[in-house]
Amino acid sequence: MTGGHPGHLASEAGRALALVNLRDAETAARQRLDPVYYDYFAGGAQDEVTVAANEAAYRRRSLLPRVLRGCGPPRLETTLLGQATSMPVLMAPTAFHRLAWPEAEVATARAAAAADVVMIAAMLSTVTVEEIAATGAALWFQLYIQPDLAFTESLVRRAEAAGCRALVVTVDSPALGRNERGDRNDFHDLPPGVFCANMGGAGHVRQVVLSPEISWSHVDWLRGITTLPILLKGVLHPADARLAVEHGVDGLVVSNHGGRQLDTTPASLDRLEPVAEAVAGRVPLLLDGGVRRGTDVAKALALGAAAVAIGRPVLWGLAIAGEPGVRRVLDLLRTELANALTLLGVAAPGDLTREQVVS
Ligand SMILES: Cc1cc2nc3c(=O)[nH]c(=O)nc-3n(C[C@H](O)[C@H](O)[C@H](O)COP(=O)(O)O)c2cc1C
Ligand SMILES: CCCCC(=O)C(=O)O
Repeated sequence: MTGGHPGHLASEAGRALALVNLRDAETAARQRLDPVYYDYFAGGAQDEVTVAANEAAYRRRSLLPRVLRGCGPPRLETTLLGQATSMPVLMAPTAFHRLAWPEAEVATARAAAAADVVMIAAMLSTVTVEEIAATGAALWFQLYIQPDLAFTESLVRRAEAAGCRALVVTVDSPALGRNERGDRNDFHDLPPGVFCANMGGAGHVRQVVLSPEISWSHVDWLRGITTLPILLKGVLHPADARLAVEHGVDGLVVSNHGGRQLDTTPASLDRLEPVAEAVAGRVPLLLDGGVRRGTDVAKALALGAAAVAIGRPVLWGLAIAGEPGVRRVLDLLRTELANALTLLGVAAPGDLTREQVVS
């Protein structure tokens, strides 16, 4: 071998290439980030039981390969709610990317565009949805329904006008989860110059309201004002999944918010099958929480997810090297997923079957 290990390169590209897997990305990001922001990104609610459970659920399950099927290289392309994507992996919405990298969500979106994956742009982004959309990335827009419905509608109109192709309504947040790392670090406000860009206007930045008053009537209201597909993010109970379908929702994200809302909720992977049974194929299911490996993606797909989303790994890539860092995270997961499918003996994500996951 000649030349240095890419990790010896100081450049962003070198730092990105030095990552071997998504777990490395967290280690490297931790070394670069302000510890207070690292804690904000990494942390979860209270004892972080659910944060740990999300990853543990993947470790608990085993994959059962089929042999001699002559499948050839797997094809990862997927269509979700009419949206073509290069693989069944989306970027979960995460707030405040400027805490990780100066170009913030614009860098993340450029990586999404380069990798041809959907970015679910957070309502609490630190650049506007219009600036994110200007990158050309395929976007869905994450919404916390605000009690001020006129303001909520104005956000929906902006997301529509910017070209977002779906609304992802976060429903697991009638209040903010209790993040004790933030309490210890006294991290309760964004630093100067970082703000929720979509909440600005008329000379002031609005505070987001996570309201316990939000109900199914708000979903009905939203259904009535937009023709965009609506997904509910944060559904864990089969009865809520059934209600969602009855209320005209187009998809669900089975999620416990990466363990950041109600602590001791089950691992999201463990709720996939009950929710899939309730929904009975009527709407597609996405899953997020703890996806760190191609084998994790394969397990989620085999258990009924149409696709998964990743939250923290994108932030780690961003913190390490901006756009190339996020691209690297996506490339690594794509390579791992292709390798996993090949070893499982399937030609495409949709060919995975339930019995290929055993406990
Ligand atoms: C730093 C951070 C900020 C987040 N911000 C939001 C948000 O604004 N809206 C939302 O619906 N979910 C938010 N989430 C939750 C993610 O969308 C997703 O559910 C979770 O990160 C998935 O778990 P993972 O990080 O283990 O992949 C956030 C997660 C993190 C880690
Ligand atoms: C009001 C901040 C909400 C952002 C968020 O959803 C998270 O940090 O998990």
